[in-house]
Amino acid sequence: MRTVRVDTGKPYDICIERGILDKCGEYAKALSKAEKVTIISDSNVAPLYMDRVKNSLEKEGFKVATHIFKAGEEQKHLGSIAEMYNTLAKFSMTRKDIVVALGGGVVGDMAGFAAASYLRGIDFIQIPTSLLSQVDSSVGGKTGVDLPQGKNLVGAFHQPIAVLIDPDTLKTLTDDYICDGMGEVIKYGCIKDEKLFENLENQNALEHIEDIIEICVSIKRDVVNRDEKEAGERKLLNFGHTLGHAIEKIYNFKGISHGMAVAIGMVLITKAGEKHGITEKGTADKICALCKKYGLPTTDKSTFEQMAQAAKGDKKTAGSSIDLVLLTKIGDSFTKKVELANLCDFITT
Ligand SMILES: NC(=O)c1ccc[n+]([C@@H]2O[C@H](COP(=O)([O-])OP(=O)(O)OC[C@H]3O[C@@H](n4cnc5c(N)ncnc54)[C@H](O)[C@@H]3O)[C@@H](O)[C@H]2O)c1
Ligand SMILES: O=C(O)C(=O)C[C@@H](O)[C@H](O)[C@H](O)COP(=O)(O)O
Ligand SMILES: [Zn+2]
Repeated sequence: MRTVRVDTGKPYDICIERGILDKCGEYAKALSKAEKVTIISDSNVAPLYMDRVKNSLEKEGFKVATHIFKAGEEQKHLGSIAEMYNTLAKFSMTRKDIVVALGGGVVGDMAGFAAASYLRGIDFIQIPTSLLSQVDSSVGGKTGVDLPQGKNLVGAFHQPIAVLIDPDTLKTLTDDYICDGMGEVIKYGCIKDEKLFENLENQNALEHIEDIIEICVSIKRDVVNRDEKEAGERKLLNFGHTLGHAIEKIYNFKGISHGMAVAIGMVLITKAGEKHGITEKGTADKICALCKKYGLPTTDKSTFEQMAQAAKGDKKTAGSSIDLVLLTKIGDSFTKKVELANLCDFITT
């Protein structure tokens, strides 16, 4: 078993172990005085893993309810949260009870937000089952939903009490979503870890996925420990996301997945960085080649005008400027303020 400790205001462990799904009851018992647990999952993950998680919790004496919603980013909205509140209230969940998020990033972000807001905040455990959620979204406490106006525009910082990662669940994930998760893995190499980037180039990451998961969550842990609420350094985790989220919005959150959009966003913003003499020449080509190696797209038909317009509502906008995340070279990232009026020119290559 590998353990990564997160030292936020409320510290917790990220535990990585094959088969940990069947021990989640023991973890919950050790961490909480809850009597009731509501497991929130989606329509793809629940048939695969709900029974194992429920049995493990019941074995430890918890009363368990389940809430299953239709899988997909299109469901990541406030209407789905209202349905979760309904389940939590009907089951008379109290402040000492807990939510378990069993699924990918959509489940984790929404179940986390329901837990952050129900009764003004109850505890929750993340059991991430997609690659993207195991390397990124289950850690750090960002929870929330999309609005038609933009990605993740409503939410709360609410740290889980534990993150239980079972890499065996990746055996049932489709190849497309394995590729998708690699978008965030490549991001970690780009912003903080040149060695990780080179390993991804020279080896097949999927052959040593537990190492990759541990490296990514450790990088994220270090950043979140220093800047839990994204006052500064945490913005670097948004590399590729300003344009990626803009593209997701242009598509109305359908037909393009998060990791794919981030891959395109990383390539485009790095090309812009090179155009402005900020980023070492050849960096965008390296990112492009790596994204292609892991089956990710690197271009989109959206115009720079459309992307700039959609990006203006990003949470990194303050007043008349936006903080863009750029690279000087692979492994070295920083933020740069750009006037919204100049955003389209800045990103156009
Ligand atoms: N909170 C954060 O810090 C953070 C970080 C990165 C991304 N995100 C968010 O995460 C979401 C993307 O996460 P995602 O890619 O996991 O999406 P997702 O939750 O939609 O999962 C992708 C697909 O895989 C299925 N699935 C998940 N695990 C499976 C398994 N083990 N076997 C079979 N199918 C499985 C899901 O049902 C879904 O169809 C986006 O909404 C993004 O904004 C949040
Ligand atoms: O945890 C963070 O901080 C991140 O930025 C991780 C991102 O991969 C993730 O997609 C996050 O949800 C984006 O944050 P947002 O604040 O731009 O919604
Ligand atoms: Zn992301």
